[in-house]
Amino acid sequence: MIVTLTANPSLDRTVELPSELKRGTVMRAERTAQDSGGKGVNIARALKVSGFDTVAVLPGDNEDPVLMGLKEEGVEYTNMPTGAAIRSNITVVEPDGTTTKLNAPGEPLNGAAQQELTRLLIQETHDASWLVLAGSLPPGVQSDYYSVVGRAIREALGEKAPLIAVDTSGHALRDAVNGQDGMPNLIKPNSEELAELVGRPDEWEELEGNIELTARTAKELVERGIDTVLATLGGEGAVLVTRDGAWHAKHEPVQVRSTVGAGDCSLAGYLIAHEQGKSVEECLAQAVAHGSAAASLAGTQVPTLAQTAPDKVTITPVSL
Ligand SMILES: O=P(O)(O)OC[C@@]1(O)O[C@H](CO)[C@@H](O)[C@@H]1O
Repeated sequence: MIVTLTANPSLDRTVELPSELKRGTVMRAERTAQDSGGKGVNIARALKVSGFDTVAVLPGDNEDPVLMGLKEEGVEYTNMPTGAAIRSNITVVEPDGTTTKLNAPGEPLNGAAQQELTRLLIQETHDASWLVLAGSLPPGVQSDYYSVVGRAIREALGEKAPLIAVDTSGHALRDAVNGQDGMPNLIKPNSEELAELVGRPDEWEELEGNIELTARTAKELVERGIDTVLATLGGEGAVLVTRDGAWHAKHEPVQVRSTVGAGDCSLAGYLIAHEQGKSVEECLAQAVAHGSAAASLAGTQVPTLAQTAPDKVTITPVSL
């Protein structure tokens, strides 16, 4: 069973425009969609739609549209009522596929609320194989929150503690891997996040599309104690680095409709294959297959396992 924490969930509103976005004008949308979102929420949705046991832990009131959406999709969740509406994040999609995302900061969570979320997580992760800590942190939450949560879970559950995956960015990611409270087992950075994590933020453009350099950079993090680094590279696929080696995976080209949530689905794909006891190469192939399938769907839709094509993914070992 896989538990996800989304400290800052969102109602994802997608607006598809009939023509190029013209700033400063009123435009009429061709289509709109609304999905329950936030990175951990998307991962739980992707797991559930493929029949894997999951619980999404998140702040939000019972009647909030995000929770109603999860209920409709049959996704099990444990929510911490807040008395405030979950934020709305807007995605504007232009006909050529250009996607502009406007993310709100989210409702603040005070210290008591943060402690309550941690308590709920400890309660939910007793039988979990993985805990995924995902997305941005809302206002009022210290950037080391994921690190604090990870330590609390490991202290409370000891040997029964789940493996911990972290999928976030900026200071929250930096502090999750600073080592003081123990490392996550897996992280899923993009090129920019990877460059920031190794303290060379200006290198990110060099990393884009440079598979060997990406693998060598990810290896630095493995040497710091992270078991698995799954570096996602958009259309170029992903690089996976562990103590045992490094691999690159690339999917045959797909017609992209919305990349929102594609990274979350990549992580869900990896976890699905891991739950199935698959090899590291197969986990990577499923990650990339899931990410590509998600990108071919509109809005923040998640693919089923049957909609993914790991046989269309080419895996190549990378020598370090
Ligand atoms: O503001 P955050 O927490 O960094 O990201 C939130 C978000 O952009 O991430 C998901 C896609 O990965 C969306 O469902 C959601 O709107």
